Amino acid sequence: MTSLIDIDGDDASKYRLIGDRVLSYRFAVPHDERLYLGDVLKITDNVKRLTFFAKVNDLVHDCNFSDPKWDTRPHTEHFYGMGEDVFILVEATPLGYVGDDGLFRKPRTIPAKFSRVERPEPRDFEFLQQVMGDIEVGVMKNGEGEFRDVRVALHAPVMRQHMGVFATTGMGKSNFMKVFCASCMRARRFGLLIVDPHGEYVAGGRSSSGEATRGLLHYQAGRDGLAVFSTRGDDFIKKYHLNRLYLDHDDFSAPDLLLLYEHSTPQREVVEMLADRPGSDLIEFFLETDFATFDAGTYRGPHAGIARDLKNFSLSTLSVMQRRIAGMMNRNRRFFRKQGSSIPDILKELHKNRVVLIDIPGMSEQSELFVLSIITRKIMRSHQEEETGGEKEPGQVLITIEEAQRVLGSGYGSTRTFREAAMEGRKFGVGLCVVTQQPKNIDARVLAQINTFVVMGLSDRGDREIIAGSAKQDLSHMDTEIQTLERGEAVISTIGIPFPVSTRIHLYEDYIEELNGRPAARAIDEGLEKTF
Ligand SMILES: Nc1ncnc2c1ncn2[C@@H]1O[C@H](COP(=O)(O)OP(=O)(O)OP(=O)(O)O)[C@@H](O)[C@H]1O
Repeated sequence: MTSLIDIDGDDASKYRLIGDRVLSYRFAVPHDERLYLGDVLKITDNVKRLTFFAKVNDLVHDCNFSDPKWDTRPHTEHFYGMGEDVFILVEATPLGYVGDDGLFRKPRTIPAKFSRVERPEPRDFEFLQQVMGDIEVGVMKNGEGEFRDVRVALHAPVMRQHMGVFATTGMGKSNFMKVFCASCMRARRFGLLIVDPHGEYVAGGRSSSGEATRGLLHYQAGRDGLAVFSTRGDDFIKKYHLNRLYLDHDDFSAPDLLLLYEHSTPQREVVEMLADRPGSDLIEFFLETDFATFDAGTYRGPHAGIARDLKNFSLSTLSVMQRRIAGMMNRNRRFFRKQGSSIPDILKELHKNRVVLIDIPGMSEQSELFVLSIITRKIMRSHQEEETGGEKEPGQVLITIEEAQRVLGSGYGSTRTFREAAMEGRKFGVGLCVVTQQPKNIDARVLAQINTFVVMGLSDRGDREIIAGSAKQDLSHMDTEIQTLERGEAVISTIGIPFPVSTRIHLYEDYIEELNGRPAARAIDEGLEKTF
């Protein structure tokens, strides 16, 4: 046991490393020292001239006495001095080390015995700026505090390998998403699609705790990085120079119905049979045919092909399909029309690396999924075609799926579009931003495709275990920290940043105020054609 009294005579550090493993350090600190889980400490190895960093993951009272019951015996303080022999044993996980060249490396060696352990200064983390990306989301957290100058930023090129945002309700997920959107608007490195059925993202609203919040339009300096397609009234659309959202009959495809209704086996077969028929033909056929008297053999209408496809189905099955199509049209009549779709403009905006916000306030969950499914399919098709066309690298697009367990759960055949995007999207530059409170209800094969994990407080042990098992970096030693995360705090594990970083996510309102005073990350191309 090393002396806790500072042996060098300067009292900056009373800690010395006594640990014995490459992947786990131990050291002793005075029994009344204030250290917190998640604190990052610096270990200076003067022998090898390396500076190591490690994060506290456990604190245990310990002593040098041979009597294991010394602290429960009566009058123990009388007989045992509480001096140097009683201490806290700190367990810490190494993050990596920096050598004379200033480069950060993974922990593949061990610091010399009794290396000096101390609290780092913000300047000790300058090396971290080398490994950060360009999509800023917060600052590095350190136990109870934070390093305000150490910004945590994700890498744009990694986004096509899917991102997961895992948060129990009220932990700050909406705030995180807005901060992420603002940074995407600023960096303009890929297109980001987000469908908002609550109408909160565009101009703000109320947070889950009832406070007024700001929206993406309030980030005025980044306005050129945003395109909004909305179903609101004309006044709102004109006032904020938004685009009106329209989808047309040809955007619709029969499998979209699977998302909206439970289907029996014959109904599902009808959908599969009609999967490749143009939406406008299907709608016309179903709305204009009388299924009380329909007979495929005598049908003389304009859609003989569809009639032939349906010849073996019962009239009652077809009547149900007819009612469903009519219901779908009725529900979405504010934006769903015969001809004229916003999809080409939406794709164009995404390929100009803008954040595309689909603002459909007051719409049902079915409408939200209908819109999201159509746009996702169109993005996938357009990227697949560009890829096979081979000329130029297709743009990179990230599609946000909120409450993703609805469409990426295990065991449903109804969500082919999203599943395909999750499994094959990265080949075509399409990534998913999977947002959920229930990671254990997401298909494990989808989780395995995710390379960026933003974990914001998960109280359920099963959820934490699933995340720890799917993340590419080892999160098991951070379980206690993840359990104790507070609102607005996250553990982020991503490619490019060499260890999982505990992050205090910016508060959106403060962040955009700062950004509104900061210059844009890239010059905005003056000559670009503008939709608004
Ligand atoms: N990074 C942060 N810093 C400070 N406060 C935050 C932060 N993130 C969220 N909050 C506060 O926490 C509250 C809840 O945040 P938010 O609405 O983002 O939660 P949520 O997880 O999206 O909730 P829900 O799932 O119910 O929609 C808000 O009042 C917000 O001001």
